[in-house]
Amino acid sequence: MSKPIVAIVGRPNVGKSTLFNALAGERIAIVQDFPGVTRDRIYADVTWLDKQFTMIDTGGIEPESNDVLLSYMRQQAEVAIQTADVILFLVDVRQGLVDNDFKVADMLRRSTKPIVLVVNKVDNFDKLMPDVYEFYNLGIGDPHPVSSSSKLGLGDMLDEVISHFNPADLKEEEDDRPRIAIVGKPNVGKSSIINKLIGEERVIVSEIAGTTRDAIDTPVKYHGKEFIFIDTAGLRRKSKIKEELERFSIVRTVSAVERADIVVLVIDAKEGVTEQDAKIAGIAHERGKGIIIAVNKWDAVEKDDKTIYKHTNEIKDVLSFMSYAEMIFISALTGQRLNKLFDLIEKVIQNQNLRVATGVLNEIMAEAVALQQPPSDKGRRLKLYYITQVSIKPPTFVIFVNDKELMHFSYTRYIENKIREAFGFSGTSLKFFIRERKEKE
Ligand SMILES: Nc1nc2c(ncn2[C@@H]2O[C@H](COP(=O)(O)OP(=O)(O)OP(=O)(O)O)[C@@H](O)[C@H]2O)c(=O)[nH]1
Ligand SMILES: Nc1nc2c(ncn2[C@@H]2O[C@H](COP(=O)(O)OP(=O)(O)OP(=O)(O)O)[C@@H](O)[C@H]2O)c(=O)[nH]1
Repeated sequence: MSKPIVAIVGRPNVGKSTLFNALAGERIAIVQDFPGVTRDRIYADVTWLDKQFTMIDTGGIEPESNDVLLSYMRQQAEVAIQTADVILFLVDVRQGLVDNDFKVADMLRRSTKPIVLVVNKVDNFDKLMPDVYEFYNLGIGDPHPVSSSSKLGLGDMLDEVISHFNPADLKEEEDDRPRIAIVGKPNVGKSSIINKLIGEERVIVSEIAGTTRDAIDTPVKYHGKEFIFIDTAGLRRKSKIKEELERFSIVRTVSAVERADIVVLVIDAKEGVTEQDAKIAGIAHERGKGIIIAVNKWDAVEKDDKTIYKHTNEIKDVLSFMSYAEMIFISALTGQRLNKLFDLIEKVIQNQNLRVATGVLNEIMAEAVALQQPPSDKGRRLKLYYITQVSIKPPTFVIFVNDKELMHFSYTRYIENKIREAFGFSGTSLKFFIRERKEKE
């Protein structure tokens, strides 16, 4: 299911991080050893009333000069316009209206995205409201006063934000064509892959601008079936600052991954797998999307009979938190194995939608328990009563036990492995929820 995306835009020091943290709350890590995109606080899940959305903080650095600042602000706004459903433009009542605010407002106004103007640091509504009215001059609607540090006004602001979620956007979900996001570091060959897919099949329909977003989605037909490819390429040329570039590309990745069923993570065979690849992979993993690792530029690697194993092992090592991922070695240049990519996509889609009958699951669990005794602590042994699959995309299971504390991560892993031994589920993560049930008399 694709959730709406709300992007925060604003000058340095207006309080973006503070607002972000106030809304995001504390996040509990459910998966061990995986790389920390969330620790950077670039994105977070927010629930308000019955609505859920993904919030993205587009800003992060503090440019030294005003010139650099303005170009940074422009890029921030551009990325927000491209990726968000609603843009939250944050300004600072203490600094008042500044020239750059007008410039950013001009840019935002030209997009069709709804904009919520939020005036931060209004720590005292009675005293500071006259200063808030000044922001009407931006010409982008009513300013909403908040104090992020004292958590004032956030409810009214959130009401305004969710009022812009458009029911028509749900149309994207009715569209049953599989959506595939091609993600990866700059220069790994994302555009080349999409171009080759289009050229090879010669049935390009046309590049259609997404109706709900300005991102470009490309339909590609293979064996009579249509797939939608979501591109995240093309940021490199515009940014000079490394951390800025990385932040923006993560923002775009989050938005593409959110909208996708399957994520193809492209890795450059010449470079090998890197920390940044692991970060990007972590986003797809956390979102429970189907995952295919495509090692591109395979033509440019000198090979002997061990090369492919060496690469495979290296990748499995760095991306150990997603050992379930499918892997394929391709060349966008020669087209090698690109057809196979479609077969893999089909396979992963099937696995994401696979449902296992409760009876079968309980047989597997009983057998697993018989083979390896569950852990115990202080004389009390873990008992597993019952397992059932509650949903798909990703396949999600609930296990009922006598005592949650006793169900160690490693034993859940063990059960997961047994389920995978029986059903594969390659390319998709599996989620497990552990519930306690009173011990039977
Ligand atoms: N008085 C007051 N101060 C605030 C409020 N929100 C944030 N601040 C302060 O403003 C300063 C900047 O806040 P940040 O959240 O780091 O600002 P930012 O926009 O994320 O800044 P960058 O990371 O540089 O983009 C900090 O000293 C905060 O404590 C508020 O509601 N009231
Ligand atoms: N040898 C070889 N070169 C490739 C292959 N695929 C892409 N390249 C080259 O790698 C470079 C980057 O390719 P792009 O498709 O622009 O990469 P990208 O990931 O879209 O890059 P960004 O737009 O920066 O995100 C280009 O010079 C391509 O010609 C491949 O399979 N083999």
